Amino acid sequence: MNISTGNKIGFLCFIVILSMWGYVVAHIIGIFDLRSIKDEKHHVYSLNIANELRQSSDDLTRMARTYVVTGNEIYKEYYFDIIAIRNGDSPRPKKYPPTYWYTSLTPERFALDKLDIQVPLKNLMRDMGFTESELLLLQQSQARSDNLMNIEKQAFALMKGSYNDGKGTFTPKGVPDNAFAIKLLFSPQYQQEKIAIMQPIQKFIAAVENRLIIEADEFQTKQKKYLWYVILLLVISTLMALIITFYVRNKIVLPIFSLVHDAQSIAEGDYQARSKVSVENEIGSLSKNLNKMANHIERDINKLKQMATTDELVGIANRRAFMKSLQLELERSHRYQVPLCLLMLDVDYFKVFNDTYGHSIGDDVLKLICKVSQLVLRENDLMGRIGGEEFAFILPATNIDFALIVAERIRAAVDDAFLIIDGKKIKVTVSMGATQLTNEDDVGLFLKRADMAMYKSKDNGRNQTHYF
Ligand SMILES: Nc1nc2c(ncn2[C@@H]2O[C@H](COP(=O)(O)OP(=O)(O)OP(=O)(O)O)[C@@H](O)[C@H]2O)c(=O)[nH]1
Repeated sequence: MNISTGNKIGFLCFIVILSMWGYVVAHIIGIFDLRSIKDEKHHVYSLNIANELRQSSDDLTRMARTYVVTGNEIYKEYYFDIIAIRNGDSPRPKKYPPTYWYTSLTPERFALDKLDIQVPLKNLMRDMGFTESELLLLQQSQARSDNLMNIEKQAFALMKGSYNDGKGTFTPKGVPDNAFAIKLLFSPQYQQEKIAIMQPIQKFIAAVENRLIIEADEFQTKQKKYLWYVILLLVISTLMALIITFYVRNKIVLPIFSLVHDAQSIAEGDYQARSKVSVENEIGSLSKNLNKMANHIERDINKLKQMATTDELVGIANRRAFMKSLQLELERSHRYQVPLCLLMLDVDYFKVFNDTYGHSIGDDVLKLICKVSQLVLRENDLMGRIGGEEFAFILPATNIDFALIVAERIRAAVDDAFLIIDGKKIKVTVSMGATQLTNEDDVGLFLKRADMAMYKSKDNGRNQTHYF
């Protein structure tokens, strides 16, 4: 996989991770919401259960009083049903809200709604997480409720003509006394006992409500705190991801792309191309080394180019380079119709010289000829070594008259120059030939005429200049 693809995949991963984070946050918020809905339900249910205790006490009074007033046995049944349900001796109706006994007074409905569970109300309360102190209040109410039930049972006994025998059992001893039963259940003492039951229940409900409010507040505070943690974490991780992305892009990906481009330019032969990547890491040192390598290549190529065009011994244009330049100048001269002259130089009796002084001194003489000749030339003139001891000169924009002057100057300069060997002056002379380009010339003809002019000088006794 290349870096470009990796970069795209990395960006995609970043988006996916960010989306996952978003999902997690949304999920956490959802959990909190669910939790708060659950807590809300729990709170409502707890209050319902607490209210049930108060309501059941009220319902008992209502059933007991209705019974003694109407004499209808059903109300006595309901009375004991309420006690049985509250104590867990009888299954709870499916829907048992505090107002149950107001709305479900038909036996059929009651039977249908029954659930197959028998749980005492106080157990339900314990399960709902009521505290010990709250449950103590209920116990207190329960104990007082029992007292009230004794009065109610006494009233029920009066309805049947039974009286408490003092041992807790009621035995029929006389005629039913409905009036006294009613009086008993509406007496100030009954009222007092009733109030005594309600007081701890009121306290209990207030305590539960208070506790639930505190719990809800605490939960909300905790919820906010965790939400902030999650948001903070999300922001930090997003920032980190952005910083990492920025770093990877600027310090790794873009420099690599630039390096690939620069290396490609060098590979395609642009040896002057250089990398401008300057990051402080391995890619930076790769860039430096690429530039070093390009420097070496450029230097070696230039050296090779120079070697290919320069004569090794005397350091001027070699035959190939000279011929190339001559062709170009010839074409230019033909195109623009400007004069062009060619000079030919050949060392006189050089074989004898070599034989006399040795090849190495012969080489020095060739160098000396180059040196003194070049002093005579103009900037646009070109001197090349076209044979062992044979040199040629291109004189652009020059007619034959001036070319002869230049040739003569070269000849004279060589004639004046000398080497000192073993304290003795030694020198050579040269024969010069000159010619001007004609419209019919090609390189071959042009060279041949210059050669012929030079041989004319040789034939005439050497160390002189002729033209053709
Ligand atoms: N030292 C040295 N001698 C060279 C070099 N190239 C050619 N020569 C010598 O130049 C000499 C040329 O000799 P010839 O062609 O016979 O001509 P010449 O002796 O100069 O006689 P003319 O040209 O007739 O005056 C030969 O002895 C070559 O060895 C070189 O690079 N260095």
